[in-house]
Amino acid sequence: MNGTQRVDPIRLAMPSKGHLYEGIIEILKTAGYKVRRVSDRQYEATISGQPRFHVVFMRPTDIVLQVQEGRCHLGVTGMDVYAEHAFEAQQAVVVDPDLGYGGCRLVVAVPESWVDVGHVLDLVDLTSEFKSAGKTFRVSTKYPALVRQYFRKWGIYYYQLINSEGALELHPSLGIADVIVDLTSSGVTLKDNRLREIAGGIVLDSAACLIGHAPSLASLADEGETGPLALLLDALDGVRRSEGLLHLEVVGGPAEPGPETAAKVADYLREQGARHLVRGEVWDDRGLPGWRVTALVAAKKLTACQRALLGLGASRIVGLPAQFVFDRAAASTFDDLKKRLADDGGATS
Ligand SMILES: Nc1ncnc2c1ncn2[C@@H]1O[C@H](COP(=O)(O)OP(=O)(O)OP(=O)(O)O)[C@@H](O)[C@H]1O
Ligand SMILES: O=P(O)(O)OC[C@H]1O[C@H](OP(=O)(O)OP(=O)(O)O)[C@H](O)[C@@H]1O
Repeated sequence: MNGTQRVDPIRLAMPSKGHLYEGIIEILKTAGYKVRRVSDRQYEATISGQPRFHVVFMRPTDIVLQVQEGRCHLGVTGMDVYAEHAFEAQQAVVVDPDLGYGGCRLVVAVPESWVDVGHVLDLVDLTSEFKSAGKTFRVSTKYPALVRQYFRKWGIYYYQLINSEGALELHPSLGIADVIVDLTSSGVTLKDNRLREIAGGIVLDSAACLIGHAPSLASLADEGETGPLALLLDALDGVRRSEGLLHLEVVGGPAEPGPETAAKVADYLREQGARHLVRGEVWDDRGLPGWRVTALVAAKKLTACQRALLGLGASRIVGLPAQFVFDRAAASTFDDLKKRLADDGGATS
């Protein structure tokens, strides 16, 4: 495929279940892209009002491989999975490295009983000791490429990888491995299996990410700012920027000196971290003058602020959840992608 062929349908691959499933369905819905899936056994879906998009559900690893092959043009997967396969998937490029959910980290975990191993540098000595004693230091993981790269970085050379697909946390106690390199988020699974992370032991910080097939992205980018790729990425940017924010309206009546009170309210809101503050004069339905301040403010702050605002002279405070925030000064995922594609002829990541 070259950059001039129209991509139609646009195949968007998503995880069919697990940690990465619900988040993207929710984000797309908020962005105005409601995925219509008949059942959780149905591996294809449509998006309401978006006939060009065709959704397919797959395992996170397959998503990277199918985007690499160009059978899928866009894909949602974990950065951990993408990074593990990136060397064999050069046509699959990162469009958005962090969709704002699916956060976890790939870490080295050792048995709690290893009191002398607190830092990854301790493994340099330990692996050498194993070698001198004629023993093999075994590391269980689902991420062999990332682990090799990480151990090389720390100068750890004497170990054997045990590639495994699940329940790695059992491996040290069963004697299958000495340590594991696995995902964690809350840390509960490690703790419940008497394992612990070590300092310097983060191999990768991961989140759900959006990837795309570079030649298809180039073609979609050629459709411009009103094309389906730009509209999707702009909507995702707008949703992300609105997350946790309220559009706040604070109004006060004529009893208070308008401009001064509005200025005090705006100063107070700024101190509370509010952004995009705007203030002005308004008239109520009887034609009486008053003032109004609008702002974007963290939803979790409003309740704690409202008494102070009333104390400053506000007569009414309304907070509406923001669904989209677009801001001229903010970076645009579509513009950045277009630039990267132009800079390196599509071989971007
Ligand atoms: N504890 C976690 N918290 C948050 N995200 C996680 C967690 N564990 C895994 N993930 C993310 O979810 C992705 C998929 O993991 P999940 O366990 O949902 O599927 P899986 O069972 O590993 O997939 P597969 O079907 O390929 O075996 C991981 O690659 C990672 O990006
Ligand atoms: O730090 P925690 O919050 O306890 O999460 C860590 C666990 O989450 C993942 O497993 P998952 O639940 O996806 O099961 P899996 O073994 O089927 O991948 C990961 O492989 C860990 O086992």
